[in-house]
Amino acid sequence: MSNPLSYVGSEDSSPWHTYLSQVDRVLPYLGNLARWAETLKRPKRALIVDVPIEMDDGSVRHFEGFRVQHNLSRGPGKGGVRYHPDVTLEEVMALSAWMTIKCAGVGLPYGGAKGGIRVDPKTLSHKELERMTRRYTSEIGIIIGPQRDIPAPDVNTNGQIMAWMMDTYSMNTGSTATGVVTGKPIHLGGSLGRVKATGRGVFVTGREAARRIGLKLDGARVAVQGFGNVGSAAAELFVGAGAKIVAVQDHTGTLVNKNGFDMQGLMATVRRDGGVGNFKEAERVDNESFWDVDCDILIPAALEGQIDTARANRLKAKLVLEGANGPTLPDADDVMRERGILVVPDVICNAGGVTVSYFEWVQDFSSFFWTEDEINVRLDKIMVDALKHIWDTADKHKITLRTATFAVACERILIAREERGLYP
Ligand SMILES: NC(=O)C1=CN([C@@H]2O[C@H](COP(=O)(O)OP(=O)(O)OC[C@H]3O[C@@H](n4cnc5c(N)ncnc54)[C@H](OP(=O)(O)O)[C@@H]3O)[C@@H](O)[C@H]2O)C=CC1
Ligand SMILES: O=C(O)CCC(=O)C(=O)O
Repeated sequence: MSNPLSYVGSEDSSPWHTYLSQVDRVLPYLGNLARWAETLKRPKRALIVDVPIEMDDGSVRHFEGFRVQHNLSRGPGKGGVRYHPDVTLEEVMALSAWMTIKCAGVGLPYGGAKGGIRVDPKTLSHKELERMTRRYTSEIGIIIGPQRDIPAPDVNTNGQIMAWMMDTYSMNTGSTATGVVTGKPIHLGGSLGRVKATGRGVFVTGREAARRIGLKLDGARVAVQGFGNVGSAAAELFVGAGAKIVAVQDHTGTLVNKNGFDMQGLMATVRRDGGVGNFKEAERVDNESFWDVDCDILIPAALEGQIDTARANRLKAKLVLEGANGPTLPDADDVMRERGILVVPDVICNAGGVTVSYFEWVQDFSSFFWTEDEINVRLDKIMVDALKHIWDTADKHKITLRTATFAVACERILIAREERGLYP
């Protein structure tokens, strides 16, 4: 695969290389637009910031922060902010690029962006977390804004962090700018339904995919990796449709229960302990065994690069719903295709979050707020219509749903690029 950038490492399994390989796979389906393909292989703008804060004990610590705007051809940048000790520029570049594809794939008027801080937020006090968030927001304030680039929650960030970001940006610019971030608390211009929207989108695309392959949700066995915002919300909806959760995994352990977890009890444990590990009514197994669990549906909802070829060869699931961004390596995609496992890729499967973020942004501009029912009905329709178009494209070219999503999205992005022209 060709990588035109001098500042990118050579590790094949890195998220950026995964993304580049996904772009290479779509080029044969782009016709003349393929001459613009290089646009997709470079972020438009990448900002690295130093985030110094005073710790509670009086010492000073510096954190590395990033905000990358991958492509702005179709509108302002959009994408979450991640707090994680493994965050790197290259990872944020890949996450921002997947945002470009995702937003275009569901037809939202956005480009793609993403941000992150290399930090383990669990080691910070509440006040340190607030100071770090505010300093980071001030540092990236030169490129974000309601019409420029709109951050949102991702791994280890939430409504409180979005509230601090909104407040900091508003103080720095001198007027309340609710539209600068989405995923805010409800009384600060947040939208009903946003917290669970990504999990809901995973459920909606999963429901549609299951229907098409003749897999009944009633009684279906589901395994979920990552039991945070996305994984837990998706799990609850599948249980509501009659499915049973037979395995869950997070950093606190891997639990299996063939009869299905008691969701209320599991959720209570997660709220109390911050992880699934102490839940008693299940068998604890070693982490690697998660990939051997007998199940019909697998939902990776943690981090990138989880499904490699070895794991893809062991999976028992018929359907993989990518709640996480970038959970599957390109060679593993090929293995799953050969084995007849259907993958609903991240760039459509987890687009429910950004879709309701878009609703939030629209509601903030009009200062007119919708009911949760209106939001869920609109979300359902957008996801179902987008998946149908992608499915038709996959059938037409006999390609995977991932390459089909890239084909639909890249065509929209590159037409916009071409129509805008190159010169100011
Ligand atoms: N939030 C959103 O709206 C969206 C999120 N996504 C993607 O979904 C994924 C999850 O995000 P989100 O739910 O928001 O994040 P959260 O921080 O809420 O949850 C992440 C979950 O993943 C678990 N986890 C992290 N690393 C591992 C690992 N190596 N093995 C097993 N479990 C692990 C965490 O466990 P622990 O707490 O024990 O570390 C936690 O349960 C990410 O890929 C994110 O980019 C995609 C679209 C939108
Ligand atoms: O809600 C948003 O704007 C972005 C969510 C996100 O980061 C993602 O879809 O990966």
